[in-house]
Amino acid sequence: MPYVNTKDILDKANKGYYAVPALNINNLEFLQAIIEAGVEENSPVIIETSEGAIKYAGDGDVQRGASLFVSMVRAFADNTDIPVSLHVDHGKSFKILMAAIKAGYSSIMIDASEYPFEKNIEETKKMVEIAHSVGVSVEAELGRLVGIEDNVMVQSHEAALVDPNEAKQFVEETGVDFLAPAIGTSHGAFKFKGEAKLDFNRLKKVKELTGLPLVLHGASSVPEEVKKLAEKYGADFRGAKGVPSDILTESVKYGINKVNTDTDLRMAFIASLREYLANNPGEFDPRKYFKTPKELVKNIIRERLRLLGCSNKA
Ligand SMILES: O=C(CO)COP(=O)(O)O
Ligand SMILES: O=C[C@H](O)COP(=O)(O)O
Ligand SMILES: [Zn+2]
Ligand SMILES: [Zn+2]
Repeated sequence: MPYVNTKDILDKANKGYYAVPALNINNLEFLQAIIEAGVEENSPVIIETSEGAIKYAGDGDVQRGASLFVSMVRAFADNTDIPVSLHVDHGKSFKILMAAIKAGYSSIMIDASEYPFEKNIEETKKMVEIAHSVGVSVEAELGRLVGIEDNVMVQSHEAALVDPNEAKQFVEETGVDFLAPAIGTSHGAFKFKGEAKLDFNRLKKVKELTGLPLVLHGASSVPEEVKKLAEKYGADFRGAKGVPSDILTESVKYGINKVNTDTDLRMAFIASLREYLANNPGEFDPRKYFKTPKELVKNIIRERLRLLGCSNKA
């Protein structure tokens, strides 16, 4: 199957009670790993690029960066039988979002979650109108992404999480296609100081009140074996902690359909690259030293596709 709208992938996941990972890329090797994993698992895949990735690909020229990603992803998608979509992750700049829409992205995220509720509605609604007019679907975020930390006061923590009644109003007023409710995750490798815990009661209420495909940001698991491999070859990832697999499967049960994953791929790549370089000090051909990192990234993605229930859902 070719390049599809992210909404097609996520509406199907919502009806089928499974989730699809949305995997961040910055370059060719991660894209190859995602497509290969998706083909081997016969699974749909969502590829996403942050604003930083778009700037990086275009060396500052965001229209060029966005067009380059669309061309790359389309070239791969056109040669596979699995549904593949391309999404802008955490879009905050109007210029970048417009560049992505013009370039042909399948969906965008407008992240106005740092603004007060009314302004988040206003900004999101504006982007929904523009994107929908050209068949591009839209994700938005409600609440702030902060991890549950031992030393964060309960009140300040709770204040950052999504309010389910606001979620209902937000969805009705903006016409957004997917919603990312903050339920206690955070980005990066250091998510929890104490026990990993998400607010499933809020998640269940948001699902009940909106019925939309829901998105879990900051969903990397920081697998122990990846952390150990990286540390064996010189990395310092002390204190790194992710969302355990059982919590991810539980979140899918309560309505998560898109699971954003970046950190796990980055950590797997660097762990394997460190190992390869340590064992092959004379090597300087990138096609050789990127081979095992790409394989490990692919394996991490395959595990995720199976865990989230989207294997054989292509
Ligand atoms: O949410 C993410 C991208 O939007 C990525 O989260 P991780 O840092 O947990 O991989
Ligand atoms: O949510 C953030 C993603 O992990 C991308 O991060 P980035 O801005 O470093 O590309
Ligand atoms: Zn955000
Ligand atoms: Zn995110």
